[in-house]
Amino acid sequence: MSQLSEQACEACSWDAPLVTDSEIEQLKPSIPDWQILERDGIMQLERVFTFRNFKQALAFTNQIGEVAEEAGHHPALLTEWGKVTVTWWSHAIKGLHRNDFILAARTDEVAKSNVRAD
Ligand SMILES: C[C@H](O)[C@H](O)[C@H]1CNC2=NC(N)=NC(=O)C2=N1
Repeated sequence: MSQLSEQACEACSWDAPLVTDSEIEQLKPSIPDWQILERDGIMQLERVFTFRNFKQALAFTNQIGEVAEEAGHHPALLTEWGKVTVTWWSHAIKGLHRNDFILAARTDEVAKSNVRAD
């Protein structure tokens, strides 16, 4: 199977399938640094990336924004001095879709090309 980050994202619509527990088991090892959280009953993937300063955090934020626009699938992004919290979930289905794991993997790829993201 190709790298998770390279797999195509399915369009996310109201009838898209939530990931199953076994899919989570299969997908989660590809994004080991991400947490699976539940907020207001909605399962989400979240990771905090750290940077040297606000400028670098903002640049990373904008890179993830480009990835999201290209994919038509968007995260929550909290940008702070030296820190960006990225949270992926599928609004349409109020939970986690395969898209979210793919885009979390893509987020990690972008972070690898940035200085001091960890
Ligand atoms: C109309 C637009 O394409 C939809 O609202 C898209 C936009 N980006 C999205 N992003 C996420 N994370 N979930 C969605 O359900 C979603 N839907």
